[in-house]
Amino acid sequence: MAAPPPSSPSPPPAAAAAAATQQTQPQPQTPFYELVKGNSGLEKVLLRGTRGFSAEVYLYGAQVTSWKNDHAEELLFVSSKAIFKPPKAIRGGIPICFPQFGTHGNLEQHGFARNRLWTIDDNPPPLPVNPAIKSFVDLILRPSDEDLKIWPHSFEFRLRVALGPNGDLSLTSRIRNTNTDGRSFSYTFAYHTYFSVSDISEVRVEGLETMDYLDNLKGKERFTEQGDAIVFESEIDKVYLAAPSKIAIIDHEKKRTFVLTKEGLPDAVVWNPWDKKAKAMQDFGDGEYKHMLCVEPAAVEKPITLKPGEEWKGRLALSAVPSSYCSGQLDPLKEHLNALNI
Ligand SMILES: O=P(O)(O)OC[C@H]1O[C@H](O)[C@H](O)[C@@H](O)[C@@H]1O
Repeated sequence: MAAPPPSSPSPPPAAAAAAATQQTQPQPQTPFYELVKGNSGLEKVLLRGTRGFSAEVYLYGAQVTSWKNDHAEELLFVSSKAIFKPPKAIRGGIPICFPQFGTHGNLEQHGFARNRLWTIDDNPPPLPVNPAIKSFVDLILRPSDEDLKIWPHSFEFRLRVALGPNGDLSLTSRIRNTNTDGRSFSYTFAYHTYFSVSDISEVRVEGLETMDYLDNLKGKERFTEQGDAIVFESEIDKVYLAAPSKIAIIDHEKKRTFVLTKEGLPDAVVWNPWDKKAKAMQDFGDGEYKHMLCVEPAAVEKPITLKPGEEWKGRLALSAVPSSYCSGQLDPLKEHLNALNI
């Protein structure tokens, strides 16, 4: 498909046809995206916003692998050693952990959604959206016969990835139990977000102080965090429980703050492998731990249970703002976020 100019993106043919018939109908919005070949020939969706904002989503894993601001700076971390070859999950961006987070169950680590091929859903059920959002894509995953052998539940997992007018990125997951045998199912979940940071030792996370957490490095034992913002000087792998809906990641060197807003996801995982684990990972550069931090909105401690016909929604919204807006104070930030309408 020909690349449209950034200021006037073209809808794909199916969406263009739909647009023609929708002129008199208020719903749904026409999604604007472009489908191109990415690494190893895997297909990816390009989202282009105003002023050069952009994002990319691989159909493999429905994984966001790029989110750029209006200076074309990459805001997410993807390893230079990432392997774009199924069944390996892509190291970086925003992998989706479903139906299991980590080792909290009998499935492979982080479940299978991140290493399945998703498809574009051109006709998703309506989802209320900010009318200013012009660039988004809907993806869907249904279990294959093979998946049903390892996790015997029928489901529809719809993911909308949207790029807002101010460059904010949102991911909305809708998971529906489509079992026809009357059975409920339970799952754990995470948006395993890898942020790009200038230097991990200059980064501080606000919003998780005084929270209880399970420490994955200490057999998932429960502890309570101190009163100070989280800083990093060694490996960390913690699941913060009942974390607030807004968390700020402050990168002093870049003078940039990422604001993460979560809905439907009570927990937040914080992970950095540090030097030893970095070296042990085949798809991660030895020194790359210095330039990334995972803060992952999640539902880990209490699995989500859906009865047949029930749907769950879990949303993540990300924005990157100059640090002067919010360093040390999450409340004024709220006003700024309201202004951004996220
Ligand atoms: O290597 P992966 O399967 O992608 O997992 C990477 C990391 O993900 C999460 O943050 C977990 O809490 C960690 O224990 C795990 O090491």
